[in-house]
Amino acid sequence: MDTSKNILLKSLFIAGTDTDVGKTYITAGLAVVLRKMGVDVGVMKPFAAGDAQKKGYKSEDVEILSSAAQTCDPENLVNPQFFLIPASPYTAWKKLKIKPKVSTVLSSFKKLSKLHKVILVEGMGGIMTPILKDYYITNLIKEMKIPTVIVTRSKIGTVNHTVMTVKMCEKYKIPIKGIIINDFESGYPIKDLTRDLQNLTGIKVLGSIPFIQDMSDASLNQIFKKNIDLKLLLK
Ligand SMILES: Nc1ncnc2c1ncn2[C@@H]1O[C@H](COP(=O)(O)OP(=O)(O)OP(=O)(O)O)[C@@H](O)[C@H]1O
Ligand SMILES: C[C@H](N)[C@H](N)CCCCCC(=O)O
Ligand SMILES: [Mg+2]
Repeated sequence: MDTSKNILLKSLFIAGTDTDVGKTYITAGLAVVLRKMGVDVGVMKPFAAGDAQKKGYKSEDVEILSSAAQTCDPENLVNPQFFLIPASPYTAWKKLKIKPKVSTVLSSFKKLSKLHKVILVEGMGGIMTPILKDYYITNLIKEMKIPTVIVTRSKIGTVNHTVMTVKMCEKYKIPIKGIIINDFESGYPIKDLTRDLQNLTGIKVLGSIPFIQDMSDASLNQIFKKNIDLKLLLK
């Protein structure tokens, strides 16, 4: 059933409290559930880093996101820049002497936004991952003029990371749609963590995602439909 017409959301930045918190997994799940609702969804990973895949997209994240969205947009749009060391764009620039191309990222985002109704943009590391001197993921989100969702872990220590991330979003005046708890490793009871994060930050927890055994369409669709408040996310 196509419920896409009543979706007001244009694009969404999926930020995280850190690297490896599950931004890719959460973005993939959101892409699947949107697509199944009849939404023409595109994906983007502006900057990626690490070991390049031998086949297909250089970035494994982009591979996962594109297959979840079932898009085959050109790599130069989906992932304008890939650094061959696992580091922030700023550190990669200093080490590899390859300057991060922010204007190319922004123009690629504009082009992708013409190809799809909703673009899910995955961040890189946490929101204060540096891209240039005094230019962070926060600055990129601002320039993209889109709201963000914050992906956080459930393991002990997550309250500090989440509160800091929210406070930085507020400092940069970035609208926050909500927090998604990625409960893939043991930590706080979700009920307690949801209560405390909402009380401490004033930001809604949109749901929590359990350990995902099976990344198939059917599995991701079922898990995200069941666990995420999509009405809140898409309004
Ligand atoms: N819900 C989940 N279920 C099962 N495994 C998960 C889940 N979320 C994350 N993982 C595991 O954690 C790893 C890191 O997750 P993911 O790649 O999504 O992090 P990330 O925040 O996108 O990292 P990066 O900053 O590098 O993009 C995954 O490769 C996977 O092994
Ligand atoms: C390579 C890694 N998986 C991420 N894509 C990049 C993480 C950048 C982290 C920057 C920092 O140290 O805070
Ligand atoms: Mg990722």
